[in-house]
Amino acid sequence: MQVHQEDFEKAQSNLKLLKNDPGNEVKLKLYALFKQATQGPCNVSKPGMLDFVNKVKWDAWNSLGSLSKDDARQSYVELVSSLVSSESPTKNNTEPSIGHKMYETIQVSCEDRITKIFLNRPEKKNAITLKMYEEIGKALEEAGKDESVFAVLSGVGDYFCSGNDLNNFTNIPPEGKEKMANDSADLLEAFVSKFIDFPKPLVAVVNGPATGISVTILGLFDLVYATDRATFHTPFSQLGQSPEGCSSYTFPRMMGLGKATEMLLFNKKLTAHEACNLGLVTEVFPDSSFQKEVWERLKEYGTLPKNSLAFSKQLIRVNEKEKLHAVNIQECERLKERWLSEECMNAIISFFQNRAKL
Ligand SMILES: CCC/C=C/C(=O)SCCNC(=O)CCNC(=O)[C@H](O)C(C)(C)COP(=O)([O-])OP(=O)([O-])OC[C@H]1O[C@@H](n2cnc3c(N)ncnc32)[C@H](O)[C@@H]1OP(=O)([O-])[O-]
Repeated sequence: MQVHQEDFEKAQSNLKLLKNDPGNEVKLKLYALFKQATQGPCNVSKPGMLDFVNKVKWDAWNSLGSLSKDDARQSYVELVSSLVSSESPTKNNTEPSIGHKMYETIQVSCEDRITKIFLNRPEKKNAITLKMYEEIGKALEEAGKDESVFAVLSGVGDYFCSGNDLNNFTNIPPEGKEKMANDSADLLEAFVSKFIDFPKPLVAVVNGPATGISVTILGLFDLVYATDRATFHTPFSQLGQSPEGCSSYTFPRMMGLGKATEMLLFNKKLTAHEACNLGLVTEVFPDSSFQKEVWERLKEYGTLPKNSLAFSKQLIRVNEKEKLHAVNIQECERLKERWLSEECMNAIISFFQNRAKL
């Protein structure tokens, strides 16, 4: 998309109308994009070590390398427009921010320097369809690169998530069950990898009960805040399946072998307080004040320096990454076999038969 000179000038005047200070990091980015858009790549000599302010500005400009004037102008206009729209009183929180597409099955918005990803199938308790796996993965990829300081995953409605949509296993393609199992394993592996590789802090706001994969991936989050109404259930054996989301590795490490076994093999459902005592949940809040307390706290966290948070998270996680990817592959291989098993097929048929009787 070509950005015209008048759009660029309009963005400069809009910037002067901002009521809130966008912070030094954004201001530096705006400075660098403006210089690049008007003068091209940085062509002045680097200021001395002690000339701190000019050195930081020079670094920001120089970091844009050979970005073309047109592209810099476009990025400048987009950045200003995202700042203006974040101050607009009519802004709809569910509107996608700059850099985020519209999604069908999730809501993505960026506010208070936080990218918020909401599962949006409340009528099905936010069960995750194939499309949803793809959209969540895409939203995480975008959130990793956007202006936000961290990302939050939560659910619309009274459930956090009821896990994998069991219909995912009933739509058998003409090529047969093997093809379905292979495709599902590839999709799952790619989905879980997005959580393993997410470069910024990742926060789960568990607004209600959580089942299956929405529980297992919590071991890959940096903070898990839950309402006291939430429960945590991984009924894999009941479904003839096996754990995923790296939980076969993260859960025993987090809660000890016995407690992980009760959950992952014997379907033990935990209350929010039990999950907190076992380290799966960071903090539990009363349901009546959950949304208010959690979002106020997160808004505060959103004011912290973005890079410091990202680097610290990466330091904490880096030594685990390779192991987690290996576990992810192993778990998906096992599930590929499970999905073709009689145990799994019978469990899914009986879930839908029981529903049909209601
Ligand atoms: C890929 C990785 C491997 C797998 C990992 C996993 O996640 S394994 C874990 C897999 N997950 C499970 O085993 C959980 C299966 N689900 C349940 O056990 C119960 O639905 C509940 C306890 C979540 C909620 O009970 P409740 O009495 O409060 O509410 P309700 O039952 O009336 O539900 C409302 C509507 O939502 C529908 N729906 C809900 N969940 C799913 C789903 N996952 N799928 C499809 N549909 C689902 C339900 O059919 C109903 O639709 P209807 O009839 O109105 O058209």
